[in-house]
Amino acid sequence: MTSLDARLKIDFFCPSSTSNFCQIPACTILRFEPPRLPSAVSICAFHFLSIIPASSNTGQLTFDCSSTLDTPIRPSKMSAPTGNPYARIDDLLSNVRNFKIIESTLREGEQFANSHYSTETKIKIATMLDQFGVDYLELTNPCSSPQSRADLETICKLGLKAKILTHTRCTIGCDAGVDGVDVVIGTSQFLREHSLGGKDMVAITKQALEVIEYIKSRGCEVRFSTEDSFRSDLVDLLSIYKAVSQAGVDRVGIADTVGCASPRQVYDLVRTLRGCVSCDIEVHFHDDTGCAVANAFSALEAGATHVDTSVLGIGERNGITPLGALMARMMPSSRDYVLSKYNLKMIKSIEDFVAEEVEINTPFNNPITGFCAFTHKAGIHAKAILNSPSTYEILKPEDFGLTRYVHFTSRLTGWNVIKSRISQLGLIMTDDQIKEVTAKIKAMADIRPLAIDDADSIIRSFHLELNNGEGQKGQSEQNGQNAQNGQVEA
Ligand SMILES: CC(=O)SCCNC(=O)CCNC(=O)[C@H](O)C(C)(C)COP(=O)(O)OP(=O)(O)OC[C@H]1O[C@@H](n2cnc3c(N)ncnc32)[C@H](O)[C@@H]1OP(=O)(O)O
Ligand SMILES: O=C(O)CCC(=O)C(=O)O
Repeated sequence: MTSLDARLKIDFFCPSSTSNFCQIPACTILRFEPPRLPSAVSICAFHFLSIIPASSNTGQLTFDCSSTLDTPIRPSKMSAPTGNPYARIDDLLSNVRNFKIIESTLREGEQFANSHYSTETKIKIATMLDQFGVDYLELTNPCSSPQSRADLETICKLGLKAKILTHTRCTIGCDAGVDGVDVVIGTSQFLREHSLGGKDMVAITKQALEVIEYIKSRGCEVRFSTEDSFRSDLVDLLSIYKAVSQAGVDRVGIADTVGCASPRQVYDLVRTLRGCVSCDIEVHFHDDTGCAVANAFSALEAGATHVDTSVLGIGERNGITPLGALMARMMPSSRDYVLSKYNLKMIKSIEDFVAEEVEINTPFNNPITGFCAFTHKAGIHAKAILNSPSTYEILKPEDFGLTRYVHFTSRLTGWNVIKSRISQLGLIMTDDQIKEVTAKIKAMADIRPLAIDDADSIIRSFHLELNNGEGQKGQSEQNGQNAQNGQVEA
């Protein structure tokens, strides 16, 4: 529907008298009585679900389809980040510039196939992540084993700035001196049937409320999460979230336990939940379909407040939102916030430590720390990068204490980067001469891969010929010594 005036009134009937929610046909709601949300902009995401006012289970809603207008409504004070003209305009819900990290390398990460942390390793990881600036550290359930309990108690006593959480089933019991408890229970039919012995939502809600009351009575922060949220019934989800929110939880959690959610589904669910509870919203995304970082970002845009991460994403199966990759995603949209809170120069050392502990390699394409994350190769890229790094870089290596490299020894090289190398070597040639030697390097690179020394030899021999064997002029001693594999620092 595209008409500016398109309006539709529907009668609704909410089938369950205990529920404040019902599903309605696809449409965009712009207003209903009483208004639960502040503006038309913030309601645009409601495509298929409406919140029914608590006081009644029948009534009439007015749908106004003008939110399908070609021109979106934009709050006037907001502006896009300068780096990306297509960046989403902030709205009143978005927390991309105000979010917290719940770092779960010591919980979800311990569920990674290769993890077997010693106490010393846990202390080191906790300390590094604390220095990095994460807001919370989530540790394994102390009921898992005596050593798990002892390690949790040890870390609680370290006096770290980060709050210490543990992660438990929805049962009364363990807290072990923590600041908070992250409680989770399955709500999808799969888990209710095959993990929880056929429990229905009434029993699950009752159990959740008892556990929440107990944890609160111990003076701990409490978060309640629904496991497998994206395969759970929406009405069930919103009903239990509303109940636990009324019981006073500090956060509710949405968990994409099987990694099935897409960014748009995430936006819709978080956006909907944001309209139903007033407490913080935590999100936990598995990466089975490669969407974990995008889903975390989408959740923040929709109003989530806390994101679960682990170093390099380690966790069950192929893991969850990686801490470093999330930082990479947040930098273009929230640079000042990220720099003010997190010590980005530690990312590499934290990842290296964890990778070694769990015996994995950092993937070549890892954001920020992959071995070629800041290496530029093709001639067109190299020329532009040498003129201005922002031509082909949205992230600055120096923000992470890292270095940019420009590759110049392949058949894809160009005369501009060779010119730069010639200058680094302290040699002088005309542009025509540089183009000639570039052709020689390309010809040789067609035959075999060239190392830096090979390309430098071609340049130097050519220069010698030009100077009738007079010898190399003004050669710099320092240049090129640290270059490897055909790339040099730029
Ligand atoms: C999606 C996630 O990652 S959730 C977090 C997963 N983390 C862990 O599992 C922590 C490590 N786990 C452990 O050490 C053990 O599994 C323990 C200590 C938690 C439980 O061990 P056990 O009592 O031997 O039970 P087991 O692991 O075989 O089965 C899980 C039990 O918890 C129940 N359960 C599963 N999820 C929940 C839940 N969220 N809340 C309450 N009970 C649950 C199951 O129904 C089952 O109960 P049963 O003993 O009546 O069959
Ligand atoms: O507690 C949570 O929110 C997440 C639990 C978990 O690891 C998952 O559901 O995948």
